[in-house]
Amino acid sequence: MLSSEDYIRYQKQLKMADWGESQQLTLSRAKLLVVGAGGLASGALPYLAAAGIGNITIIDGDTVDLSNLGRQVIYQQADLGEFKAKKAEAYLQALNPSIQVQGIAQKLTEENAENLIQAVDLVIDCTDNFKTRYLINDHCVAMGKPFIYAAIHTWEGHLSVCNMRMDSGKMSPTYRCFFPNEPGPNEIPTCDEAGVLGFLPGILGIMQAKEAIFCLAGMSSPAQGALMTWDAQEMRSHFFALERDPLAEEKIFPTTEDSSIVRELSPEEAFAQWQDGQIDYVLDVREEDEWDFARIEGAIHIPMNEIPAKLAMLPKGSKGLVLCHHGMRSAHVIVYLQQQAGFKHVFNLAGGIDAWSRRINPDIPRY
Ligand SMILES: Nc1ncnc2c1ncn2[C@@H]1O[C@H](COP(=O)(O)OP(=O)(O)OP(=O)(O)O)[C@@H](O)[C@H]1O
Repeated sequence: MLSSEDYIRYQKQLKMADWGESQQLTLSRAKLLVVGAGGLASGALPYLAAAGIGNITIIDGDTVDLSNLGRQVIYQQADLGEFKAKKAEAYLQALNPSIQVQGIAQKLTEENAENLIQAVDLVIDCTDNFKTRYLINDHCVAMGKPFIYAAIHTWEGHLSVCNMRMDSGKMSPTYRCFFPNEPGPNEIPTCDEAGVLGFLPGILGIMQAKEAIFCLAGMSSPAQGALMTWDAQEMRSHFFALERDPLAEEKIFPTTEDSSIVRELSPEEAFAQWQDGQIDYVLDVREEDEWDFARIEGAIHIPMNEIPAKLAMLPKGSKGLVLCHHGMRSAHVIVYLQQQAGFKHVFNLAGGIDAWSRRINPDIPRY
């Protein structure tokens, strides 16, 4: 239920014909991860907080620099040298004390991405580099989370709502559907080299906030299923509709005999093959406390970092299924087993124990 203060705080949006208490409650229950707290986020964050998104996590390891203030307008001169994530947290919490905001003064990395992304409903990519965009894309695709991509270059902005189940029932394209390969080091100049006027990331950031609110409230938008470009000089937008690449998931976990490649089984395939005796062992590589909390009966448990020392526990010639919480750590273990230890018949459980619990055995607690 909305509090009496919320009715006053959100009264203007509650008056909208297409918006009501149920949409407002949906926003208040939503959890968002905003990656990067620079120019795009300076546009997006205030509107997300003001609209009443209930839980916002901001991750950025950078500190406020004088050269940021021309476009990162949620910071002030007095904030120079302070962590952006912490300053953004304080700004949003002051703007709307009825929501929860956490600032994490770190970069999003391979190590922390899985847990952070799993904990939220939606991710907003406000970063400025390809490596992080592919990192966000790959984790969101692996975990089935939608994310809002945006980027700017001189006078043009890009935006798309990626990996979202659309009204048509189809999944919207991923970042890899638009940009299959990472550009070379000097192929695309950065903002540092090409320059930028501060309003452009601000406008695109506000559009990201709008798309996030639409996505969470289940409202459709032309940016779902298309790449939008917006030209600041012409004041024009174009939408490039694109079907999702059917190999979107396989680009992350392709299926070949190459030892660097991870082959996956869906929970349904894995369950059927295990029942039929086609899978000889199930290896769970999560940590001790995760195993204590939830486990698949009959699995062997070896935490990821103990695998090299305990290889003898695994029957090398047999077919094995490897799992973790969502399928990322187990994918790394499989690459290790194939490349360093000569295993040939190891498969990853897609979506990990979380997907198993949702689709095969709901008695297994989720976390
Ligand atoms: N892996 C990552 N995890 C979290 N934040 C990131 C990551 N990669 C980039 N960022 C953040 O995204 C933000 C992008 O902001 P923006 O494009 O406005 O440029 P900037 O990096 O702040 O400034 P400048 O280009 O002048 O150095 C930065 O604050 C940066 O620290």
